[in-house]
Amino acid sequence: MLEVAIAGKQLTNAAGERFDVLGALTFRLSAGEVGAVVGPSGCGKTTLLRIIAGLDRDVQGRVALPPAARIGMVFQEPRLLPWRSVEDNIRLLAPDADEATLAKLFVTLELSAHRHHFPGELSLGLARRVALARAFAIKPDVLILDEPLVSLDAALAARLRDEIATLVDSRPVTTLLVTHSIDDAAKLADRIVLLSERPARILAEVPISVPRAARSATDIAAISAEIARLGGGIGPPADFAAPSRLTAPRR
Ligand SMILES: Nc1ncnc2c1ncn2[C@@H]1O[C@H](COP(=O)(O)OP(=O)(O)OP(=O)(O)O)[C@@H](O)[C@H]1O
Repeated sequence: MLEVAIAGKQLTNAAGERFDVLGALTFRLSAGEVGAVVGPSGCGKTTLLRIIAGLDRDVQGRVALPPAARIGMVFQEPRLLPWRSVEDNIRLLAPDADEATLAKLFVTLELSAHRHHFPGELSLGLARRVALARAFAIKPDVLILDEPLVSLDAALAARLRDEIATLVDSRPVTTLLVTHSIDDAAKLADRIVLLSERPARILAEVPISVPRAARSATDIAAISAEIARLGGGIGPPADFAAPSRLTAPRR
């Protein structure tokens, strides 16, 4: 469904010097799979998402998506039109969405009371939800989420994480989310792609065998510890040395 085969990507800094932001990166997601790209701050995660979304084509390599795949993207900043209501922000991008679909999205994302509010009246958490509703309203084949839970307090992040899980389980959508939180990846993803420091390359690709809805706190702690171990110290202490029944590292 989504196949990424990047050989490298350079950017130019303010001094006009070219630098490598991505190294060689190859991974694929099957239809309906949720992938999480985890890596240290500044390693090139957003750059990778922009390439996958087709917003940056100056790259060596290729990204393959099904022809005419509809892509929904949620950026770190919600990017709503300030002069439009919540509902209009969504309808503008998804004019074909019927009332039942919108109403269901509003309920899942706890937005029903905010339909007629304007972006300036919303907290960051609510604005993120609107951006997510907008991306989902177009019935995307591929959903791309850049740090959907960053800068939210723990309780809000947990609620939004559950809502994202509900959404991606409600209809099949191949999803790629970027996060620097191993814990979020362990809770949401079917497959975790662990990146190195810049220039990003893949340190490990870890499919998770326990279905999202069936993961216990112990499972999540074990997955997180395994990822931390493979990442050489990113995230929580790596005290999980034995091979896991939960994960099957490919490299
Ligand atoms: N348009 C640009 N021009 C020059 N440098 C850039 C540009 N965009 C990003 N960079 C730099 O490239 C590197 C990778 O940026 P990117 O935003 O992809 O990383 P990231 O992993 O998403 O970071 P974070 O986790 O902090 O959001 C950073 O050092 C960043 O400063």
